[in-house]
Amino acid sequence: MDYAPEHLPAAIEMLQFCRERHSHIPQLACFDTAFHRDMPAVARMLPLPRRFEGVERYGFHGLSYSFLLQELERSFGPEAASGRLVLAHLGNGASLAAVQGRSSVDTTMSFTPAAGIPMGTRTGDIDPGLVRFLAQTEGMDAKRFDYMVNHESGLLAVSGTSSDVRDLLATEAVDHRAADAVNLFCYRIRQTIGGFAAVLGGIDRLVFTGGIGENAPVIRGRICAGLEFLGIDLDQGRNAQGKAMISKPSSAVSVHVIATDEEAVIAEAINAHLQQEDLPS
Ligand SMILES: Nc1ncnc2c1ncn2[C@@H]1O[C@H](COP(=O)(O)OP(=O)(O)O)[C@@H](O)[C@H]1O
Ligand SMILES: CC(=O)OP(=O)(O)O
Ligand SMILES: [Mg+2]
Repeated sequence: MDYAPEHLPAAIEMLQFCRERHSHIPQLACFDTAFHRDMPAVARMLPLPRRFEGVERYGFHGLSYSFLLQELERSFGPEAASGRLVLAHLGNGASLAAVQGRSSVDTTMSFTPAAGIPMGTRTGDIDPGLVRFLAQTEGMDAKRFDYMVNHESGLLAVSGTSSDVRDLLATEAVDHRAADAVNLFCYRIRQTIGGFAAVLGGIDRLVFTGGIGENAPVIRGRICAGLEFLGIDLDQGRNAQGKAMISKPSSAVSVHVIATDEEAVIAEAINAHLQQEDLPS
């Protein structure tokens, strides 16, 4: 529970609730972190004292990333799924993953989902020195700090009005704070794609998913603007229409939009498990 206070308590409460009422029904859990478990040691490491065992970078949105690999394979064949991929899951929670040979090589979320790029209400990566600064200037304790970085920050904080990209795009022309929020979001994602290109030694495919990634062509366009040097060349028309492939045929990097389905990945995993195991009845 200490490891994931934002997500685990509710999940564990549901497991307990079901066990109390339906003790005969077996329960299986699918972890959003599992996809990243083979990340190279250098990407998993946090530069903290060695005594904090298990305090390392876990990464999240793994169910969504698994789905994207399945879809790439289904649409373009196994080589497509095993290439050098940058996957961008942009929803209320948002992260990117660098993937090669179907394995996660790096990802932006870390020990908790508050890390990485700025999100609807989460900060993403910030200066650790802020803990002391805010404790001294505001008397902010750990619990309050955690609440702020998860629920009061990100696009909501920068815009001062909304965590929803639809609202920000609707008001950015007349509200410079909404424009700031959108700019920061796109900037930090573009910066991450550049970093992941360095990690992967180039990119073969870039995939957008999640509520923002699937539905906001303007955001996809702004993220990709300036990434032509990596071989990313968007077809503005296809992007505006929300086609499945939004890069030009001549683009060295294929850019895709895929609607994710984390529930389908969970259902398939459970089904595969049920076929294999003779679970207690
Ligand atoms: N048409 C749209 N244009 C821009 N942003 C959108 C659009 N539709 C949804 N979004 C964004 O997607 C977010 C929800 O993403 P989603 O992946 O559904 O959320 P969650 O992470 O909670 O599963 C919304 O908060 C909003 O910012
Ligand atoms: C992993 C995670 O925090 O996901 P989300 O915020 O998208 O629910
Ligand atoms: Mg979602």
